[in-house]
Amino acid sequence: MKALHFGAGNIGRGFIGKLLADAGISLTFADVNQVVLDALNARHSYQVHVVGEEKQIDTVTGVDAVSSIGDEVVKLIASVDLVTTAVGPQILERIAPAIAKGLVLRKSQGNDTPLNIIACENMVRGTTQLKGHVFNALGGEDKTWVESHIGFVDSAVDRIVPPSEATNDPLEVTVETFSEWIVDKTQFVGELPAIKGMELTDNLMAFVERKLFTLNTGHAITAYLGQMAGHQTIRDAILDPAIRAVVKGAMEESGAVLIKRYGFDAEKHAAYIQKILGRFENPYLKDDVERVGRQPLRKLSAGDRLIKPLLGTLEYGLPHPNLVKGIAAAMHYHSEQDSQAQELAKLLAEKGPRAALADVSGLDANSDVANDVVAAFNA
Ligand SMILES: NC(=O)c1ccc[n+]([C@@H]2O[C@H](COP(=O)([O-])OP(=O)(O)OC[C@H]3O[C@@H](n4cnc5c(N)ncnc54)[C@H](O)[C@@H]3O)[C@@H](O)[C@H]2O)c1
Ligand SMILES: O=P(O)(O)OC[C@@H](O)[C@@H](O)[C@H](O)[C@H](O)CO
Repeated sequence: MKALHFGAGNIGRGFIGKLLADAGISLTFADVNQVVLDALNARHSYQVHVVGEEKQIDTVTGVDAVSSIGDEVVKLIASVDLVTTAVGPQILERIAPAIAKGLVLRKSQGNDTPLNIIACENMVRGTTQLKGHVFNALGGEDKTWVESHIGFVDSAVDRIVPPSEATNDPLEVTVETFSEWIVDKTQFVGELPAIKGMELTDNLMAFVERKLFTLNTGHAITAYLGQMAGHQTIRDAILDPAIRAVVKGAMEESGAVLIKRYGFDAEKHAAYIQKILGRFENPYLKDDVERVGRQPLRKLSAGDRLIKPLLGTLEYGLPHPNLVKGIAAAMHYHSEQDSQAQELAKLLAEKGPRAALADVSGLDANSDVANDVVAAFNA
């Protein structure tokens, strides 16, 4: 089996790529970072440091790399059996034209073998969104062929992978022991693949929302409150009792929505939250609040980890004071490196918090909940 993975970054090298290579799949990474591409093609291997109570160093071997811009990647799409991505939600639209070209070439070469495409991004049904971008670049007849030959499979992906601290190696990556990759088995074409570490489900939405609206909700709020309190890392922030109380409270508020919506067992969900708090505390990972808080406009958008749970609490008439504090803290996020943080600051300066909040989140500027967020922001 041959696979192409877009994005040789932290989660690409540290989780999805490793898992595919470990399964004996012939793997090529596609990326735009020339340093990483050159290093992969020179060594065809890299180290993954798995850190937690037990530690181990794994070596991933036999991997190649191509630029995601150009003909090589298009040819690969025409021939591989699996395409995965971990590039970031905003990049899916950029890689879609190459995927579309590759699919057209695949059709013209008469390659009718099944191909499945799985986006492994922190978003709800990311592959379905990628499919939309790919279809925008396809003509009518090609769309019909793609519908019957290509599987666009949504997934939920969970493993905390901060940038490596290794200064002399662009490929080394440090990951936590925990990992979870769950895919929607109803969306595959051809035989279901048996890849160790890839779990199949017919109830994906429950898993996607459980992960994004628990771990990522708590992670983001830890980052935003952590930055406001002057902490550099997620561990330092979550060990701050005042921050921990809000983060735990926000995950519980979001959890109450999930329990109503999906019928999760309340005790098991409480244990899930407890485990996540422990993962944030991992003493062997150095995860900066700036990484976890990155792209605040994305994180404050209507379908993402802060606003969607809040909307859920409104739908079911549930309390949400901690989510409100987290959203207000997100609006204070600042970063020199992050263009979305700059844009948010500009919006706040130009329009004030009420209109800026309404713009980025879609919340009604005059609603009670917007009043609460603005009051928390000003406080
Ligand atoms: N790091 C984590 O803990 C983690 C965990 C679960 C999910 N995710 C998700 O995985 C995705 C990637 O996150 P990450 O932390 O690995 O980020 P990252 O920045 O480490 O990696 C992204 C990679 O994509 C590459 N890239 C950018 N534009 C590209 C293009 N046009 N074509 C091909 N490659 C391109 C970058 O060069 C980089 O190597 C995000 O959606 C993130 O939410 C991350
Ligand atoms: O990748 P983002 O920017 O959507 O979110 C930042 C972190 O919360 C995220 O990368 C987590 O580390 C990851 O989702 C853990 O599975």
